[in-house]
Amino acid sequence: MTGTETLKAAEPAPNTGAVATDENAVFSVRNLWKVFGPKADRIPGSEHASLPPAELREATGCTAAVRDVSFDVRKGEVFVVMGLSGSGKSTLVRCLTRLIEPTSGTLAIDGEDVLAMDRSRLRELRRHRAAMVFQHFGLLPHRTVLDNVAYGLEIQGLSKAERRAKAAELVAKVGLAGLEDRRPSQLSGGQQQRVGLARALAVDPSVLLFDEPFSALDPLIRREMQDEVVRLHREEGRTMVFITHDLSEALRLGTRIALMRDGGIVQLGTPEEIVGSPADDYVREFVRDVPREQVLTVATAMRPALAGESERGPAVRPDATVSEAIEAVSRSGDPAARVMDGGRLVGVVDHACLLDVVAGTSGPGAAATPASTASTSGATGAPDAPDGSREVTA
Ligand SMILES: Nc1ncnc2c1ncn2[C@@H]1O[C@H](COP(=O)(O)OP(=O)(O)OP(=O)(O)O)[C@@H](O)[C@H]1O
Repeated sequence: MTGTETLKAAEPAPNTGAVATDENAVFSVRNLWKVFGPKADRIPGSEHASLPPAELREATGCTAAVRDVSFDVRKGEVFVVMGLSGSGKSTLVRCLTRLIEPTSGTLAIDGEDVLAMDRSRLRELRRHRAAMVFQHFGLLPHRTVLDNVAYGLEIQGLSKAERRAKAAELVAKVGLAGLEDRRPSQLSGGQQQRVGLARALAVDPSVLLFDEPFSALDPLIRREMQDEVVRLHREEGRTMVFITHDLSEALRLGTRIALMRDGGIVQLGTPEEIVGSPADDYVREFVRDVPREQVLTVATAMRPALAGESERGPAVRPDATVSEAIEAVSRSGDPAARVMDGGRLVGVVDHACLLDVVAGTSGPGAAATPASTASTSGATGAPDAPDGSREVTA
């Protein structure tokens, strides 16, 4: 890399206080850095900024846990931050509410500059606007389930009766009705996590932040909790930021996924973009074992319909997965499925189209068209995700 490129990539945006944001963004993050170590604030923009982690540590004694990261979390999406251990996920998400103080860059929530907030505004941000659900549930051991959930409401000035009524509603919402009077020690790990979730929901935050909340749970319970998050998201459309190092969890939950490596975002895109169009060899290797047919949709696999093909075959929606279309074609015995968008025929998926996806011989993964990467689309580049329901309509 030339010196000019180094500087260009590393130069932090000046923090002017006025933060330019997309109006659909809950969080807007631009050129964010978090450097740990001596004289950390000298690293962004310096000649050391683009050094690989080991060399940076050697030269300066510093670790760039978050490295020039830019993105928006859009209203109503589940924004997953994924990466291996040490890639910077927790640091990045803690920077969003300044539980960790960023070294440089800009950061806004609903257009308000987070870096300019004073202590009381920050407290308000963490309590009401961006509630965090942790891996270690942080429940109060001597309080009942109901009181743990009501706890977040105490500071809101509601009467005791109002708090208990609202808490009971939330306990039921996360599937714990009947367990209101238990103490945390009398609950399983999954149940405790549900209490943590209900408590975070109690303050009706504009965004829920999850820090690897399910990694301590056994696989079955973990799956159940993921379903719970999907259900809550579908019912409430609440914005969520979700940290995980588990790719299958990221693919199940994410509207979009930011894949981190060494503090930077190597790709930001929908699950389909990440799996179908990996931005580089690192991402390709990361998603190598993902069953493509479970992630790619028929919209990317279809071809134009030929004469006569509009009459026969099961109908599938453009956002049905290839795997759902395979099942529909296989059940019907027809040679192809019709891809119908609101009653209109938009294409056809035949055996060859479907097998090509499974084999990885066509579709976006086979074409050399990298999806949006952090440098080009951190903020706005990736197209909107499908609507998420992915149902086969016939
Ligand atoms: N307080 C700290 N002081 C120095 N270095 C730190 C500190 N906190 C984190 N780091 C370093 O920053 C990098 C990113 O750490 P971070 O915890 O954000 O990663 P992560 O992706 O969340 O990892 P994990 O999945 O293991 O929790 C790591 O190299 C870590 O050692």
